[in-house]
Amino acid sequence: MNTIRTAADPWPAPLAPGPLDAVVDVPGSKSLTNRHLLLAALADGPTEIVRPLHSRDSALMVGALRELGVRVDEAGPDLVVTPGTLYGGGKVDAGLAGTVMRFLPPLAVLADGEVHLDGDERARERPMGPVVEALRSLGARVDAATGPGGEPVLPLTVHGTGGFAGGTVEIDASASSQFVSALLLAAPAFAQGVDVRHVGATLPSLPHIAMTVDVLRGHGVVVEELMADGGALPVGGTPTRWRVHPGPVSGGRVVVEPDLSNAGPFLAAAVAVGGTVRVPRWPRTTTQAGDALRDLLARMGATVTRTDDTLAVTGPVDGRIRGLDADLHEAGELTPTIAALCALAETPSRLRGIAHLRGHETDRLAALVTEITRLGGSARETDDGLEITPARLHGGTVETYHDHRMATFAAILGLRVPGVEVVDVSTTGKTLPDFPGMWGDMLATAGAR
Ligand SMILES: O=C(O)C1=C[C@@H](OP(=O)(O)O)[C@@H](O)[C@H](O)C1
Ligand SMILES: C=C(OP(=O)(O)O)C(=O)O
Repeated sequence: MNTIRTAADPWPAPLAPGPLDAVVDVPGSKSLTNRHLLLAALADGPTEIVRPLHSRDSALMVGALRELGVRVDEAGPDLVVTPGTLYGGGKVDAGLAGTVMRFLPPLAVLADGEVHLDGDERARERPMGPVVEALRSLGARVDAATGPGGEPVLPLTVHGTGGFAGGTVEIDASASSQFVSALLLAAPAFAQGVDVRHVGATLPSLPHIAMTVDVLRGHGVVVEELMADGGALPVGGTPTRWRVHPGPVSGGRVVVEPDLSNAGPFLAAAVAVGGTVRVPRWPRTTTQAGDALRDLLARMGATVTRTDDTLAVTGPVDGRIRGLDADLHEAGELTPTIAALCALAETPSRLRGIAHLRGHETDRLAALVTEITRLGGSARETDDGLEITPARLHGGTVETYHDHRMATFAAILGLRVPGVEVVDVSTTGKTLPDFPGMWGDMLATAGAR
């Protein structure tokens, strides 16, 4: 594992002294790492996970699996997971990880006893109800605390019985795609698999569900992506129903792609201050939502090129960032990065389709408006997103609300705005330990120390 350099609190975000010329090696994808870890726990043999993410969210997933009795060994930077009986009696800490709080309950129904699940204070407010309701409707016993609207929230106890029938279930996943992914991931171990139909008005983060399907198939599981009525999906169609067949999950060796969403702040830095940032091992094809950065940054005036396996982003030659009108429904986790560039842009921006960000690590729409405004910018919330208009920014101390992406948002602004300080930059450790160190290394290529 890397040595993490400590940072001051608040952290003075460094100004960029000039155009960048950096290569940034981005650690593994959070979403892929935690999916492979979970499936490895259900596999019919050991799984070697190569280049996984090592961060708070992945450590929480490793901790959760160990709590259920799964063996997870470190092999240098890689992980080896040896599956076995899933034991009850454990207490799982989900921290603030959506992937742990949502993905664990459907696994815990397979344990041979009670599994208790809790997380950070904010985790108790994040939407959780549909996963619990779905498991209950399939016959699981889950005792959960009750949220302000009567919905189930953390903390909760899953009463595992050592096996689970699964079956057909409807779910409203308009608040998070992770509700669907959660049910699909554990389903190969359910006696009947699962048939999940989304019944809500909208469905965010479809690439993340596609990722779940892809990872399941990569482990040898049969998954069908279907129309709501169970019919076959036409080419290019959007699934709203998924069927996972029961069957063995294969182990073996899996290689984790770099986290493309976490590449975002570094690529955005080139757009903010000019020069070029390169990210090696950018996959040719991927289900990661972060791949949308190629298009979004180009629309904001960047030049985006690919040589062999490296993606390069070069900032606009005239230094002028174009505002953006975009629906980020599929790639909501990119919003803080894109919003930072919008706040530096020369023309107005509108980011749409992201009402569900109110249930992320913090209410990201409120947080972005508050923090852009704090720095003299102009932003307002809409029903389903943000409007950001050009304004001259000044320094200030940016709150981060335990949200890794609010910290990287502030760092991007600090490249161009003198006097930006970031509260609790260590919160980036949720998915990107040593962010300040990596940021400093990138800036060193522009002459900064
Ligand atoms: O399944 C996953 O790995 C994720 C799904 C998305 O969640 P939402 O659909 O709740 O936005 C995404 O924003 C999150 O960062 C990771
Ligand atoms: C929404 C995010 O995380 P989580 O997996 O905790 O939902 C995120 O990383 O932007």
